[in-house]
Amino acid sequence: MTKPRVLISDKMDPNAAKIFEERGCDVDVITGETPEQLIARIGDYDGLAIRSSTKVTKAILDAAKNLKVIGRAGIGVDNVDIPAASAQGVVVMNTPFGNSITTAEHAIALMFALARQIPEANAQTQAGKWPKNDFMGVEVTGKTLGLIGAGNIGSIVASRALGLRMKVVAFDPFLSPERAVELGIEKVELDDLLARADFITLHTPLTDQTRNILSAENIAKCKKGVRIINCARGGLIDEAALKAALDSGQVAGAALDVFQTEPAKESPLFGTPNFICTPHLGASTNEAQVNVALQVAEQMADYLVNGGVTNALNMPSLSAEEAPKLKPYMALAEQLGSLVGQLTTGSIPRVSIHAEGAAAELNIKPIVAAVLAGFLRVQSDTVNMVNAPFIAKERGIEVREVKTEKAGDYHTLIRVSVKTDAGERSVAGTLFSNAEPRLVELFGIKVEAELAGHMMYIVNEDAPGFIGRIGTLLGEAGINIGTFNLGRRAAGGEAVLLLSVDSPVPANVIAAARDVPGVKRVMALAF
Ligand SMILES: NC(=O)C1=CN([C@@H]2O[C@H](COP(=O)(O)OP(=O)(O)OC[C@H]3O[C@@H](n4cnc5c(N)ncnc54)[C@H](O)[C@@H]3O)[C@@H](O)[C@H]2O)C=CC1
Ligand SMILES: O=C(O)C(=O)COP(=O)(O)O
Repeated sequence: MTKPRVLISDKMDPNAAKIFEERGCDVDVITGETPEQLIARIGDYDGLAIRSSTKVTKAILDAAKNLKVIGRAGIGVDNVDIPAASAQGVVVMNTPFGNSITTAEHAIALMFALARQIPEANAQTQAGKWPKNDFMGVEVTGKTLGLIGAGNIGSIVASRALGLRMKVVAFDPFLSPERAVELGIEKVELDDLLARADFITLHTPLTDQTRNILSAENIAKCKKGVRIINCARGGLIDEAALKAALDSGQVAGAALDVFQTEPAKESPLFGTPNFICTPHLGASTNEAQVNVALQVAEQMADYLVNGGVTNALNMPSLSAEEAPKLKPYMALAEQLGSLVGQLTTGSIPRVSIHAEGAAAELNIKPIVAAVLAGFLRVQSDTVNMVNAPFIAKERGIEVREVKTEKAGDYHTLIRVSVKTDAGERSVAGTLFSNAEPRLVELFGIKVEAELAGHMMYIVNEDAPGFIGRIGTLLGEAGINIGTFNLGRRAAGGEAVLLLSVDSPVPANVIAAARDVPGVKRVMALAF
């Protein structure tokens, strides 16, 4: 097997490259390239490891013909076009916890830097001014800290602020009241936070809802003399409004680690009194960089080498331990999805996936993704497990999952049912020896067939001599039959015949089979 190739395109701790190599990947570290250079190079790689400097645009993804996974050594993925990656079947993963303590500490450091004007005092002291009477600070003890966003980083900031004897109020629509109690903070509405906070610190992702959350209007609603810290994303604050509020004294100080446009080599805020900034250093400690580098490399190598999925933003998780166990199930699920996809026509408003017996104990999400991939690939060969759930959603297909732990006729079973204009149609399969996928039921008829390669599907009236006629027809066309699988509802009733053949069945042979007396339906299938 050729080794997966990984490109590290941003500055990353050397542990990342080491782990990739140890896990059987070839790795190149090429940082600081232009988008055009990356477009020219990316086609060679299966994995791309990044931080925030590489912007993974649709143009880069379009050129990334072999790419399977993008790994973000850090948290924010706003520099990756995730819809474009998903559409192309590329897994996007991040390391959601590796740098959170470090970033929370940076927010606290900036809060103190603002409270005591440390950067300016330092600069003037070193300039020989000894400005002892020019820097009157404020204590943080007893002050109110307003958290906008109380997720991983926000809650660490809260715990540190509580240790500093601050009162913490938080605006986060997704924060449960129980979690707020657990954190020892007060959950409030945004206007309440703006009116009460002495310090405001932002810890949300940049989304359509959070963009400009500190707008001119909201800054005006703040307590006069508020101090603002942003270690999350630049677009959360209206920078022009912040400049005006610093000039007017509405805001007593602001500390930004992140800017609307990065790298921020110029800004109207630069040089404003009581404004301090750092160049997106939130995650820049030895500890955090080792954490995220090790984690991203391990996660990406797991996916490229074993199929394990951890911390993906566009695919269900699948641990490296689960992956080998689930592998035959995913093959079965994909075959069953493909079979119903090939046998049904018209719009399908619903696909249901039922796991029964041993299958019900497994992580069903990857199985569902595999069914959908098989089902939708009939229409487009660019569908895979990553993009299939998104495509199903786009097409308005409702996806249902059901688990029944009690085993039926088989110790383990996956059933795929689709709602069609003609009613519900279902196929089911099991694993022989826990490893070999077998179809065991087709539209209510019991069969036992391996779904592989080229096949022919025939529905006919059960009658003597029929099988001989089909055999002769294929023989005369020079098509060799591999396996022959029969099933019927009742003697003399409707029967199905699934044949595996060594070569594709041409259209004229399909047409001739349709003319055989008793035949109701004939189709060529491929797996
Ligand atoms: N400066 C730096 O170097 C770093 C910056 N970051 C950034 O910090 C941010 C937060 O990271 P985490 O805490 O790990 O994320 P998280 O996902 O754990 O927490 C984000 C919180 O924001 C909340 N939220 C979402 N929409 C909201 C809204 N409209 N209003 C208020 N709250 C909302 C969520 O409910 C969640 O609790 C991210 O943008 C990340 O990119 C992260 C690491 C380093
Ligand atoms: O993890 C994040 O979201 C960060 O913003 C850290 O960015 P960086 O890896 O330092 O470019």
